[in-house]
Amino acid sequence: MQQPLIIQGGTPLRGELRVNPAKNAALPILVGSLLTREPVTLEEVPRLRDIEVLLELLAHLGTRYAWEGRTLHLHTPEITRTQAPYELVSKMRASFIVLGALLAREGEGEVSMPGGCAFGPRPVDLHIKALRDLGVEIHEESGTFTARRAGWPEGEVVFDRPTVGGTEQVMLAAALGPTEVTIVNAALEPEIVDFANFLQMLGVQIEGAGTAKMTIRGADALGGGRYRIIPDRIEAGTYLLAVAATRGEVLLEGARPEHMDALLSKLKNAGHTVVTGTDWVRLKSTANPEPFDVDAREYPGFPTDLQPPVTAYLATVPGVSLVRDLVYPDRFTHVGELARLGAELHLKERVLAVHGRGLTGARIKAFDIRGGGAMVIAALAAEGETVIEGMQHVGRGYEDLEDRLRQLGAVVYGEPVRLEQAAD
Ligand SMILES: CC(=O)N[C@H]1[C@@H](OP(=O)(O)OP(=O)(O)OC[C@H]2O[C@@H](n3ccc(=O)[nH]c3=O)[C@H](O)[C@@H]2O)O[C@H](CO)[C@@H](O)[C@@H]1O
Ligand SMILES: C=C(OP(=O)(O)O)C(=O)O
Repeated sequence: MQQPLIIQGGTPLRGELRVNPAKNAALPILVGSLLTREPVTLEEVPRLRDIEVLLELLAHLGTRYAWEGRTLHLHTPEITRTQAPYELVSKMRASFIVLGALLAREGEGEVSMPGGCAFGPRPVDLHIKALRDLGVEIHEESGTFTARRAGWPEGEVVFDRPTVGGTEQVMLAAALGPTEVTIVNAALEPEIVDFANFLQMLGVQIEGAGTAKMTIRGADALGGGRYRIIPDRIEAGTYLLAVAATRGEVLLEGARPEHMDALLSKLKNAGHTVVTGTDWVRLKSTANPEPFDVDAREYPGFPTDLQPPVTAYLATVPGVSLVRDLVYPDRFTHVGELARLGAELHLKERVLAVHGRGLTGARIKAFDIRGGGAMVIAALAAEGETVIEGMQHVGRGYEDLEDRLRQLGAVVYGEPVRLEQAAD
């Protein structure tokens, strides 16, 4: 059991912080390293539980890896197994995309239904339909998908809705071979563009990454190389919201403000001072921010992964704010817990009305990564002591959370989140 985190709230956060590399870009890039026999080196990889779990799965499939500080060396000269077992895949949703890489490199793969944050239904039907549209044969039995391709994936995939994981799955499946695959209604997230840049470094030809229509031309064999992952816009956004919730001030270094337009414009409109440079963001909070409404959507809309954190922030802002999540309409596991801190929240027909006010400390629980981010933000803003349980979820996505909060002047007690303790 992970030790709870204890936060003595009510202190404005102030200081400087360097943004970590993006978990959700690192995960597909790690899987992408399966496509090549050549060594791949990734710089500045976040030391997170999700990364460790994925490395365990890659090692099971034949990857040899070594850490050198935060640099990660990966090498898969041979794929030694094409089955991704339930024990490893069930811990994290992103692991499901190893199927695309196994299909590309070995022509077959067997992968269990994935796990991940449990905030409502998260089917994989779009992944399966897309691979079938490209000519892959897939059978499902007892929660396991067995896939095989006769020729190389070829043709067009039209997604009913943009899906980050589905787009990555197809990019992986299409990366090898003499054929061409076009994705229509592809996901536009910066993590997809970063993944495409990584695949291009290996030798895959990709056009249109970051637009709704992407074409992937496979290569006969891919090379290796050294790659640096983009900064984590979700981590950066969580810290900005924590600072704004405590009415503090921060300089985020190593950020990419152009990936954060939706959040930054909300914060500016609320009355906070936001100044940006090419690789930094400075936030100076106003003492009396205005409430605002949020509709979480696909990129470049407001990110669903910042919906729980922004809800926690809005709970500290007097007035009424309406929050909807159009990507995951049931992503509201944090609502009951925020109420324990005195927040007034009404959820009706998937619209959350947040009546902001001063919060007070209580015992609360994190149920998933970003719900945990929300708990931390609310606790930092609340007067008195808050005890947060379920910190193992938070360790999946926020590296060195306690130290980073302390760096900003937060009063935080409890053991650091230890990798080996964190689990779903
Ligand atoms: C590891 C990672 O990068 N996780 C992110 C990724 O998750 P993930 O890749 O799982 O999310 P998707 O973009 O696929 O999901 C978007 C929507 O499509 C639906 N859908 C998706 C696939 C499918 O086969 N069928 C289907 O119905 C989902 O239920 C959801 O409503 O993008 C989400 C949306 O930005 C983020 O919240 C997650 O943090
Ligand atoms: C939901 C997330 O991750 P996953 O898709 O792996 O559950 C997340 O990073 O917020």
